[in-house]
Amino acid sequence: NAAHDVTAFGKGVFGDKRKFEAQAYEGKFRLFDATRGDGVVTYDNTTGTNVDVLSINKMFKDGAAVDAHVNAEKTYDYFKETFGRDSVDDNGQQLISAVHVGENWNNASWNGRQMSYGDGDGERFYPLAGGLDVGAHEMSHGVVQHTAGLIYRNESGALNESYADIFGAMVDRDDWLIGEDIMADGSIALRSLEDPSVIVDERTESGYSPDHWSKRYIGNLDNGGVHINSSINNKAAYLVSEGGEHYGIAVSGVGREATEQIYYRALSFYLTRNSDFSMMRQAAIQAATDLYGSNSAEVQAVTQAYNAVGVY
Ligand SMILES: CCC(=O)Oc1c(C)cccc1C(=O)O
Ligand SMILES: [Zn+2]
Repeated sequence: NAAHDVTAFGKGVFGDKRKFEAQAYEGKFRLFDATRGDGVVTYDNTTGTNVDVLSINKMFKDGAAVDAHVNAEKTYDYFKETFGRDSVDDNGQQLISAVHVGENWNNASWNGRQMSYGDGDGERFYPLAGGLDVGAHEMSHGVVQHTAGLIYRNESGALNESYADIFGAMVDRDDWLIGEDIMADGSIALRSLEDPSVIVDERTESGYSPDHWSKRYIGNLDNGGVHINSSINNKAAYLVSEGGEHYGIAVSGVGREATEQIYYRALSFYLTRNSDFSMMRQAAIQAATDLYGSNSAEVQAVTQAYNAVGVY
């Protein structure tokens, strides 16, 4: 008998009730949402099942599996509803998520084909699938891969990371923090777009995440600082949206809706594999000009935001 679609309920990592699309399949259930693109599918890496033969039933009691599945559904919906984009490749590519990857793995990743989530070690991270912004971050790496293809090293890599954080913060829309739900070590978040300088980072000279180009990390750690210097562009995006004064430069924000449209257009029309921060500034100004006109508040906000973080 064929599988048929069902709306199901389960609990997330933190015991919260989640609703999602699944399938009844041979008298059992599987986390396969056939209503979005070519499917949203989630599986338990420890059972070694391949994507097709999913571990059945218990998936609904597996908080990490439930959250990973919901994260992917919500992020699929964000790109479809906000930009008309159908999955990571704009062609409905199946969204695959694996949970319980590794042993207490303090990581999440996009490997070019799927999302993977570790359970965390309970000291640094709780199970990483518990963070909606984490799932959105990972899937956004897939969007970057299929658009500008920003090379994952140095400044283009920092932009790749920043885009994953920007869309992560737009999907998990109630704050400008990344990873705030899954930190087990008492820190407020993994990264802050609002104020990167509140996040400790021993790899930098200042000991904190950089919020200005003059404070950028230069070195070989972290693929040339892709998770470090991303904060410079993150701060610029935050300023475009929310405004503020930064190093004496005032920015009048234009809100999340205009900001996400500007950054998506810059990514999908103007940025390329080797784009650096200066090209990011130019691409965002051009995208804002296309969308809102050269004398618009949006163009002014972008210009001032990049001035404020020292990127010209
Ligand atoms: C917010 C998600 C995130 O940053 O995931 C990563 C972690 C936790 C460790 C190493 C790399 C990544 C990543 O996806 O870039
Ligand atoms: Zn990332």
